Amino acid sequence: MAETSRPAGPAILAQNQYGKAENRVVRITRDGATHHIKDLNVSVTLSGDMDDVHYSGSNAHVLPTDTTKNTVFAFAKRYGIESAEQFGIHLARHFVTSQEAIRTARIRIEEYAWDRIGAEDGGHSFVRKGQEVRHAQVFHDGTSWQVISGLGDLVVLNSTDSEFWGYAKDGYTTLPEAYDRVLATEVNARWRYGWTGGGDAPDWDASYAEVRRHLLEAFAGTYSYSLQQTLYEMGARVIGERAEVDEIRLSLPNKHHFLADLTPFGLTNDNEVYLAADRPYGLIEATVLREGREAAIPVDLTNL
Ligand SMILES: O=c1[nH]c(=O)c2[nH]c(=O)[nH]c2[nH]1
Repeated sequence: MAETSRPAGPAILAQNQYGKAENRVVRITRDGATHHIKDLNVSVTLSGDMDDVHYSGSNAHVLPTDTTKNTVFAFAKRYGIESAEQFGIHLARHFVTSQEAIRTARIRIEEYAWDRIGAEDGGHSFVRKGQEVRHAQVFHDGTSWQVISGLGDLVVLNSTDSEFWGYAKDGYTTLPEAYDRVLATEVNARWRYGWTGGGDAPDWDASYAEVRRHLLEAFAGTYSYSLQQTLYEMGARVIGERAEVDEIRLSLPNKHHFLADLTPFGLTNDNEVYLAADRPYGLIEATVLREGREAAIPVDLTNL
């Protein structure tokens, strides 16, 4: 690290990073009359030899955040957007290798999917999918890579095959035991690849599709005695079926469906009418790890 101009006094600059957050880039690829769309929200975070800018205001090492924004748009043209992960790898490599002062780059990407509206209109009309947001985070330090992919906002519901009973009780417990309840959640998942740069990188799009499928199938196929148990089954399915994934973290809000009390109206309610409560919600979170590997996905997924 270069000699710095730290002012006198007890204060020392600690962790610092900078970049341009939430670059909304839409790339249209025109294949004759059939167009393709990639819609990303890209955040760039850089760190390195940045003491001077904080201590003295010397900007000599600072690649402007405006430049990082421009790079995102220029790379969308120059290299296209094959997958969120591949785009993140291009960007991270560029920042770390082209600027001596920049030692690490973290590229976070959210991807929004679009469906075609018919085909008779020439393939240029789209409707945004109301489904999940895809996530990718690429971290590069000049030597190795860490890629974490994920999905959020994927709402799922089982209308049976869920029970919750036998739990600890104290003087404040009022929850009735449930032997046939609705189990609903919004899947927020992040999974980390074992790939750190050597050999062939995974096929990011195929891997995403398969992890998503296993998560949904495990949710649907698990006879559940708690959302915790369902969570573990979902994570374990991915670790068991996808060799390229070393770790998966799941954050599952329990979207409670309470049986509506219809007795004031002289009506029975045999598991038919529910009040879908939006808050408060139980929040069940855990990491499922491949045996022998170290956990590296942050506990709090909200900023990932
Ligand atoms: O699946 C559940 N897990 C809990 O920990 C819990 N707590 C609760 O009130 N309902 C539920 N449901």
